[in-house]
Amino acid sequence: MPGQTTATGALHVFPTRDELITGLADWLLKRSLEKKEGAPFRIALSGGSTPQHLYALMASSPYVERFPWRNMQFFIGDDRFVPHDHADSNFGMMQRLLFSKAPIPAGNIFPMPDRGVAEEAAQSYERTLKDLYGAEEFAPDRPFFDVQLMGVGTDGHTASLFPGQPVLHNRKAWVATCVPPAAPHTRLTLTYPAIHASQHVVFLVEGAAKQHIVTRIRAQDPACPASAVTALGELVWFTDQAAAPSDKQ
Ligand SMILES: O=C1O[C@H](COP(=O)(O)O)[C@@H](O)[C@H](O)[C@H]1O
Repeated sequence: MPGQTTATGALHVFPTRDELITGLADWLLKRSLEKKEGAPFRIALSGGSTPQHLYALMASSPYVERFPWRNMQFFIGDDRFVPHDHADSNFGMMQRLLFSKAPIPAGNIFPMPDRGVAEEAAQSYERTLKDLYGAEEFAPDRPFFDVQLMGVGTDGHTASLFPGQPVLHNRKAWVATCVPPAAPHTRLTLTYPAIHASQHVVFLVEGAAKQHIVTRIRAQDPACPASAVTALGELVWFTDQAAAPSDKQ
């Protein structure tokens, strides 16, 4: 698509996990401070285990004093459809590590609904996004998110876009449900159209167990849902040395 960057984006490799997380925190800080005053800096956070160190770092000194929290709006890229105080809730994890620690105004945090019927919860979150965006359709030159933070699973999923699932073909909804074939809980997830409405997409990946899948995604393997992710502006990868793609595959 014209004006979009595909999953083979710039790659930043760091020797260790600590350097990786610090490198990404610095990159995010820079992006957030670049935003012109008055315009909210919107970021969609990813769940799972990998970004937890990032959220803890952002909420600690010196980052906690430097981020323009009042100007930042936080969204959830995907979540398990469980109560927020459930151990598997992505929002619960973010609340514990970041939202409860940094001076973020409560109105700047947009959790996915966690009760009722999953499809209705997805529609409700989509309504929230549309009301903030001020339109029913994304304009090709107007991103919703400044940054979309993404992880990847060893099966090539990203957000809760799992291989072979109907949500991969949903090009209309902004938020949808997905029942992963081999992972717990029904999920709510941003769809491709919503993810693509991002100025920057950032993949954060660490560990040797992910090296193979990173290599496949960057080679645009169509079996990996993450391969189809694009950004309106820049798509960038942050990995540690262990997860860095191999040129031998
Ligand atoms: O299920 C999920 O998995 C991916 C990857 O998680 P990780 O634990 O391997 O880091 C994550 O990006 C996604 O948000 C989460 O819901």
